[in-house]
Amino acid sequence: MRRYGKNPDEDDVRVRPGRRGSRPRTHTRPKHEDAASGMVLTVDRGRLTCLVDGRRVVAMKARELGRKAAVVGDRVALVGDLSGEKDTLARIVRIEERRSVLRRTADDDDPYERVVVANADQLAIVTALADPEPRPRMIDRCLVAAYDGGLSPLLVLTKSDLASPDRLLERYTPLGVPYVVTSREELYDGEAAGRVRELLDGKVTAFVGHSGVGKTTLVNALVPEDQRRTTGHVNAVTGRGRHTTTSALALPLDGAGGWVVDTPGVRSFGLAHVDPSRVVLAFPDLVPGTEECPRGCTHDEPECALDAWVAEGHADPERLASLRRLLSTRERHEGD
Ligand SMILES: Nc1nc2c(ncn2[C@@H]2O[C@H](COP(=O)(O)OP(=O)(O)OP(=O)(O)O)[C@@H](O)[C@H]2O)c(=O)[nH]1
Ligand SMILES: [Zn+2]
Repeated sequence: MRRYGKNPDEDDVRVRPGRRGSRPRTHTRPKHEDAASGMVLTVDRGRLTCLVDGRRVVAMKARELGRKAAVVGDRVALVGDLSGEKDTLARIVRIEERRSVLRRTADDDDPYERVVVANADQLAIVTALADPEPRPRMIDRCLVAAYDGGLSPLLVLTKSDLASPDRLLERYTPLGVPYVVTSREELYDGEAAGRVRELLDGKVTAFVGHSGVGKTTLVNALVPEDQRRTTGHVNAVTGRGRHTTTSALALPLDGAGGWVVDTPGVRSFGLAHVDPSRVVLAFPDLVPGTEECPRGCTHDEPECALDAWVAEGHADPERLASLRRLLSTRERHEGD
């Protein structure tokens, strides 16, 4: 399995129950064989709400985990009070290896890439067909972040009552990205919600989208009534949301197994550290053509072997063009 941590050795604070006496037991590295497993649902000022055996348990990270942060979607091991009762606090003693990571650059003046969601299977890229206008470069950047982090992308095109999806779909057909077209009315009457749910069933899906694309309307149609967020929470005076929480929030899918992870405030992805070889993996038809590439090929340089290979007829030139377009979005432009 691929690991996604920056420093894989440090990721794993687990102490295996090895041979007796083979490892000294210290109070900083207890064994925690009896720890329960849970999934992080949300994080708020150092308090992590975790799902443990169907209960919501509030926990703090144990000091022994050091600087490593647990994020929404992380599978964790917990000890202490796991009753989930008011004012109780459990301790997270281990963060399990991640299957996928959705990273973003926190702010323009923050050079560090942060993991927003761990272990999501899919990234739902929510785009309005109009109001606001779709931004294909932004979609492309989301696709790269998904491919790089090990998530399968999914396009959710909202507001179909305002414009046709045809032009946008033309651009994404060569990529083979699954998509679903929705409108508020169809979400309200349950028809579109059913279609979306089919694509989410049994999976953990992170949702990203610009303000105003209808992400809240969509998410609310998918989760149980008591879990809904209110729409239109932007303060008319300051233009800022009342709740400036930036933590992602995992919500159970209504009527299906699976999770929706809402990511408020995540509008862009830092792609500076994207590994082109991971992005190419999303194009299995092109992978054999990279065999003759120079080491460390970015696949959008003159020495790249893909041009000659595709020219020989081994793959569809449109696919190579799509790969190149995605890779070029690593350069940040104004408005991204
Ligand atoms: N015409 C039309 N309007 C929609 C549709 N879906 C949502 N809207 C409207 O678009 C506006 C934004 O919808 P929200 O669901 O709040 O969008 P959001 O992406 O969560 O935006 P923020 O709350 O700003 O983050 C609201 O006025 C919705 O009623 C749709 O399918 N068609
Ligand atoms: Zn190459």
